[in-house]
Amino acid sequence: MARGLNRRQQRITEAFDALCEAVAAALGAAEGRRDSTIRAHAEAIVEMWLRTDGLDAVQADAGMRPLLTNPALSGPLERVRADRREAFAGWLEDGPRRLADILQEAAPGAAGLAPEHWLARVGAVDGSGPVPSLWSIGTGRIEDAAPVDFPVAVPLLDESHLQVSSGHEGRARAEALVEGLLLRVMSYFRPGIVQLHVWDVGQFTGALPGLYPLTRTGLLTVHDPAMLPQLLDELSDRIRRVHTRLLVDGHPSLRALAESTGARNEPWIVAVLVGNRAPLKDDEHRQLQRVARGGLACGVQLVLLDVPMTINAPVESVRVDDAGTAVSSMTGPHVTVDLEPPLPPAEVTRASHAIADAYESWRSRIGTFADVLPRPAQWGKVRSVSSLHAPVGFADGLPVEIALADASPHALIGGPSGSGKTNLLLTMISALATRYDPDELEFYLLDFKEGVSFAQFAPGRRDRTWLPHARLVGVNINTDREFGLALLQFLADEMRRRAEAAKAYEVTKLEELRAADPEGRWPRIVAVIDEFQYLFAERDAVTRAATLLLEDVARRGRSQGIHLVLASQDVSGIEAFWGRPAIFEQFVLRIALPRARRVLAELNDASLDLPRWHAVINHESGIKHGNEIVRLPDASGQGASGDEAATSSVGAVQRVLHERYAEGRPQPRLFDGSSSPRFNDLAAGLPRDGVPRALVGQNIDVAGSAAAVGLPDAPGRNLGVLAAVGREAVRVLGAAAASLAGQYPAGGVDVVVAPLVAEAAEPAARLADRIAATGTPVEIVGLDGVRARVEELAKGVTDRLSGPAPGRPVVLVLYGADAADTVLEREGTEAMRKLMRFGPETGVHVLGWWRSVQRLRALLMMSASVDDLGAWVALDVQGSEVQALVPGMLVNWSPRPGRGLFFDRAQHAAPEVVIVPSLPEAE
Ligand SMILES: Nc1ncnc2c1ncn2[C@@H]1O[C@H](COP(=O)(O)OP(=O)(O)OP(=O)(O)O)[C@@H](O)[C@H]1O
Repeated sequence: MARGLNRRQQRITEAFDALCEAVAAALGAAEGRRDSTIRAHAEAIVEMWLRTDGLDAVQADAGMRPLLTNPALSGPLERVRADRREAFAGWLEDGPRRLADILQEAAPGAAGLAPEHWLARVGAVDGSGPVPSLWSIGTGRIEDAAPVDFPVAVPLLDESHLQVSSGHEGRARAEALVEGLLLRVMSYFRPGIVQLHVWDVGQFTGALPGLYPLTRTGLLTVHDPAMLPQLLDELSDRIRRVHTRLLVDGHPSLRALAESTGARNEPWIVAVLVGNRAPLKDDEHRQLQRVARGGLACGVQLVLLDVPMTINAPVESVRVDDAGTAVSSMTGPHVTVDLEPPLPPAEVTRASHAIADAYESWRSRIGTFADVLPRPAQWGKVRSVSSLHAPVGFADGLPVEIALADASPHALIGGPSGSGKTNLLLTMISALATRYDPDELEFYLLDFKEGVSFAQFAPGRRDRTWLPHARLVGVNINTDREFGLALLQFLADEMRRRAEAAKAYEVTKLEELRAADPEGRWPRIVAVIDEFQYLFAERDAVTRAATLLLEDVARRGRSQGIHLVLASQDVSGIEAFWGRPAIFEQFVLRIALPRARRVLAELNDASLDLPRWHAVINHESGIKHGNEIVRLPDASGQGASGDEAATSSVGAVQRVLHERYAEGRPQPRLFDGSSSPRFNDLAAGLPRDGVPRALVGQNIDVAGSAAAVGLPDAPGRNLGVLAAVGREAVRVLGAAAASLAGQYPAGGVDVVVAPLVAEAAEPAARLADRIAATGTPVEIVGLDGVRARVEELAKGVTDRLSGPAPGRPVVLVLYGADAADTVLEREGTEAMRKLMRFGPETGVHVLGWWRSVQRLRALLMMSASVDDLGAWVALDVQGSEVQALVPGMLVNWSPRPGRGLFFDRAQHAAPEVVIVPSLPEAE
């Protein structure tokens, strides 16, 4: 039994053993298959990664990199590499060559060449370019591809910001990359065209020590680690200033502006921010983002090194790995960039010194008058649609512009006598006139002081040329404040005319009017008034009227393209005097010459320590942060010679402009307060409308029109000249009689000339000769015959009054009429009164000079009245005396040489100042 059991047991055991073996065999086989499946799966996954992420990405990823050296994965790796080789092979054939060609063109000179070609040589390219669009950083290669490399470059300046990041080991290479790039930029352009700012979070001394020599001249500013907000403020200010001052014509960027004007005067600012891979504080981050967004259009370029942030503006990135190679956004992940070897530190320092030295000598070179003018090909090329701008001085060797635009429509210039104010005005006029043609810009130039600085812009005896942009030149205005008033009135009228024209096109501004009426001529107007404080010198009607007009023009001129430039030795006191600070507020552009007071804002005393021939230009109503300190060139052209002399002075510029534009354009009107207007010119300007007129002088207006009294056959049409002394009285009376007689046909009027005082004998005789020469009979009557002649004329008037119509015209010219009092007696005086009262309506007019208002007043009573003298001109008599002739009207008049107060009931609401003409016989 037991034996039988054992055998069975043994069989069972054997059977199980066999089973176990079979199971073991089966399991062994399964395990083998699983291993190979896992291997295949792993290979497939890796191949998928390699194909999805790319070999380079895997290579760059520290976690993945071991895969590439795992022999078990050589299969997929080899397959991917083979495919990649094949894919790149086509590109490698001509891709690198094409890149090299592009770079050669886009990165000229120091932007692209190897350092030995430019290091320590100073660049000469100015802001007008050519501006490289790419800057070399190294060579690229494609891993495992054929050993072909190609140049790699990044865009900078106007194009794109640059963000460089590095690992711990790669930081030194990253800094060397930034240093090399900056040195390329600094070596390409003329020193001063690019300015650097460096801020390093970690060190006081900042990164990029090789560039330190540049700090000596301000080309490089190193910012304290704690002062990032200040740097960002500075950059933001700059962006704002570019927008409000330069990009006012609708140009989107400085680059676009430079393309249209052919010049770029604003330097590029490159701000290098060196971080420690930690994010910036929130507010700094936000402000930096704003700078990044607005910067490129305004020439502000950011280079960020290990400052992590997203930038909402064009930006290229370079990531430097620990091995010192890099990947750039320009070339993508498949290209490994071998960065240029760091420049030898000693060479960098030497180059920086060379640049700083060159900059120093450039800066100390005096910006000449010729340097504020555009290049010859650019003369007259700029349009004034929405603004005017032109440089007037230099800061650090670069021209600094003033802008008359929406944001800064008017300018206030201050500087004590001798500080160069006139010189600055002449420079400004020349710089503007050479940029804009006379259809784009017109000048109205007034000089209140005794100088004749603007006289050169009108044709003179020696120089017949004139400035084609000038419509009016007023010099020696001194006491003729009315002329300033007349200019303001003219501007106000022109402003209204423009507003009406705009309204007809359903627009409101000059800029829109020009677009709506492209054929129309709508130049911007610049009215310059030098020593304008004289206009407000007294508390009188002129000041009151001028204040109102100035306020109107200052406020509304902006939209009608009318700009005021007011200059003064001393503006202090004016503001208080006006009691209207709002007027000053419109004068956003302030220019203060050395020691100028109150031109800038109250706490801004920058003008006090200005050196000679410098100015503070401020487009921010004079507040401190708007200060720009410039050096002013000398507009007199002294010391210039050769080619330069052609454009080295205002006079030389005017001759070129005259030759170019004068033909077919009217000359500017010259108002010279120190000279008398010519009788013949004035008489020729009298209207010919059948009404006989007696010329008494020239109105103080922009047109320089003739002042005359109409003498139709109507009551009261007599003229009185009131003057104690005869010198000017005979000129007014002579002009009146000669012009009046000249308007009748020869022999068509009887003229009776009565010189009743000795000093009048000669002028009366000359007047008689002059009139007689035109064929008109003239009778001369002396003191002895005057009574009889007056009575005879009075009798004639009585006869005419009963007749059907006025008779033959008669003009009685009395020199020293009051002298007749002694001889007229009662009858004669009555006859005289009759002549005055009833003569005019019958064609008999009296033109008389009375030496005393009292005597005249005594004549105009009883059977005559003051109304019988319809018009008078008062010369050397006080307003209070004349008052008697116009009861109820306040006459404000202090006599001044060569001027008269003219009142004609028929045309004036109040008396007006006229200029006494020269003697007709003197011409
Ligand atoms: N930027 C300059 N460089 C060299 N010389 C200058 C400069 N500006 C002015 N001058 C000279 O200084 C003198 C005075 O200049 P300017 O007549 O312009 O001064 P001003 O302030 O208008 O004086 P004033 O009101 O007394 O006429 C002139 O001889 C002028 O040539």
